[in-house]
Amino acid sequence: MLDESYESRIIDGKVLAQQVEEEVRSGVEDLESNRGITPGLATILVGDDPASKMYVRLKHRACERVGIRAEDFLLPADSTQEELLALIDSLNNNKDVHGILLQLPLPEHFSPQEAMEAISPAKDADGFHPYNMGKLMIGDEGLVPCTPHGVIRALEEYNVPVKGKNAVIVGHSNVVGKPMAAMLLNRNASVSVCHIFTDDLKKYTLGADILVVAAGVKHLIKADMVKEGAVIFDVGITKEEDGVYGDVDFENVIKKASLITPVPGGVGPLTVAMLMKHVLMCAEKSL
Ligand SMILES: NC(=O)C1=CN([C@@H]2O[C@H](COP(=O)(O)OP(=O)(O)OC[C@H]3O[C@@H](n4cnc5c(N)ncnc54)[C@H](OP(=O)(O)O)[C@@H]3O)[C@@H](O)[C@H]2O)C=CC1
Ligand SMILES: Nc1nc(=O)c2c([nH]1)NC[C@@H]1CN(c3ccc(C(=O)N[C@@H](CCC(=O)O)C(=O)O)cc3)C=[N+]21
Repeated sequence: MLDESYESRIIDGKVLAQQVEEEVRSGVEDLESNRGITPGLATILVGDDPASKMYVRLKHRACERVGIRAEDFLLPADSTQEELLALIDSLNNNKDVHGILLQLPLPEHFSPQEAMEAISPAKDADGFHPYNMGKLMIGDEGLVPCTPHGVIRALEEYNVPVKGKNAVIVGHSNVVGKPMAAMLLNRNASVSVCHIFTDDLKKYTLGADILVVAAGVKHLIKADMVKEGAVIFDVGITKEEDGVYGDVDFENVIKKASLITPVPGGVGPLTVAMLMKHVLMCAEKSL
């Protein structure tokens, strides 16, 4: 048997992200020279969860690379929902702020749903507002969630056909699974959404031409669960002392996949790049 190298099957999220960021940087320059507008992102971090702090830092670094002005708003973990809503209200009314990102999760005593609804839909760079979610559901994709948007971008870059294909999503969260399903359905895939109550996960995943896994369970997907030639996106991130792990047993699954994202260096960097794109979109549409 030939000693095959699997390198060419890896979707390099960092390279794709660089490409997206390049587009954003040039869009930012145009907006500045034509309209004198520098796009601005306000991030809100409540409490001091180390992982959340790291993610916000990644977003700020990306802003620096593309020329977006970023401002960080920190609220102590014991602040109130009212204080958070007041901050969101002031950012909604600040014309230098084009995009608002409320880092999730919030401490227990907050209502994330109410807070996300308080963000002006026009500044909703995350695409989490019910208005933007509703538009996505009816096929009018404007500001959509960054992670599924990144997956769609990768499918386009690699010319992966979607129409008529079997797409399977593992995980039905509001931020990844559900919007991912809507975006693939909008492109006429046959979509199945699996979750904790799915009785035979393998039965579904084996039929997937496109498999998106966002369960947050280390190595949930093994090689015997995937179809030969499948295109696989691993969204999950599990942090352990010795490293960061995805939901897919990458080392073995790559032997069957035609394309696959690694963790780290896959969907994560692309998510951040799509956020930059969304802030630019918000700024371009601002008056
Ligand atoms: N790379 C990136 O940019 C991003 C990565 N993430 C990561 O992706 C993962 C998922 O995040 P998120 O969507 O917010 O997840 P949630 O934790 O909100 O949801 C996880 C989903 O997976 C389902 N699930 C859990 N265990 C299983 C299982 N054993 N079999 C089948 N389904 C299962 C859950 O079902 P049920 O609800 O029924 O329990 C739920 O729908 C996390 O690891 C997160 O860190 C998230 C956002 C962005
Ligand atoms: N309002 C809101 N919007 C989000 O988009 C949002 C959020 N809240 N809360 C948390 C999740 C998670 N998320 C990630 C972003 C980047 C990487 C990323 O770039 N990860 C790198 C590094 C991984 C590591 O070392 O931990 C990688 O995968 O290569 C991961 C995860 C955005 N989220």
